[in-house]
Amino acid sequence: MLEISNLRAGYGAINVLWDVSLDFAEGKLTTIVGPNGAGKSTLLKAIMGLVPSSQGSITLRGASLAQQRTWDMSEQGVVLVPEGRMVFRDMSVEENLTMGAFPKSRRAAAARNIERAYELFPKLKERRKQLAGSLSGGEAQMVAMARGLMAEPRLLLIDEPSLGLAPVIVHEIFHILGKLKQQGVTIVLVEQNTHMALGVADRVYMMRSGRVVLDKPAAEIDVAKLHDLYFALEA
Ligand SMILES: Nc1ncnc2c1ncn2[C@@H]1O[C@H](COP(=O)(O)OP(=O)(O)OP(=O)(O)O)[C@@H](O)[C@H]1O
Repeated sequence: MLEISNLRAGYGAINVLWDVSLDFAEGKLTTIVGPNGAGKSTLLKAIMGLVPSSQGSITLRGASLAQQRTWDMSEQGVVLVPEGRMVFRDMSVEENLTMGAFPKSRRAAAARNIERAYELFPKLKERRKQLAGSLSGGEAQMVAMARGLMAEPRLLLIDEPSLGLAPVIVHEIFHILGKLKQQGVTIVLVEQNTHMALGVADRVYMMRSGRVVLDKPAAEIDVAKLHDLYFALEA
């Protein structure tokens, strides 16, 4: 569905991604793991056009995203749920969800999509009038995900949803990712929690220092060996 080929990208004079090639198959969940600073978030930003590329290509169903503007990506069915949640703190849960319905083509469906989001995240329905700034970390992550779903993504890019959350909430979030995959959403999950990520992933990439150092079907990965590789690479 999304193909990245020989991509170089970075911030001004600082190059971060070095000739990375990845392939995200339709209907599958692909996880990207790797140590801090590997370039995982930069890759997601480059896909969204938030970080400029200096070489290589990004194609969505065969069409180049090079000239695509970030704010048009959701019209193409591509949504990023960024690291750090970034909810609108002074807005209610429901107002946050409504903000996710900004693509013109999705506005008419906003009320229906809010109900669908509440089915997926019943806790948010209970708290729909609460200011997002007063939510727990787990609830805020759910708002960030539900807001992203308001644009009806076919491709969901999600950056470290488990960061700083208690294990029980992490299980809930991953359960919902599994449900979204069943519904046919293609998912790219950047995660430090390799154990949880492998539980839901079809394919695994590991990045380090801006390069892809491992690319395997999840079924072929031994978690203990992956951890050895992860920490060996850290040394
Ligand atoms: N706005 C920026 N300007 C300059 N350099 C940046 C910027 N954002 C990130 N970087 C650098 O890019 C490199 C990759 O960072 P990135 O956030 O993509 O890594 P990551 O794999 O997502 O790490 P983490 O797991 O810690 O989020 C790091 O060296 C980081 O310092």
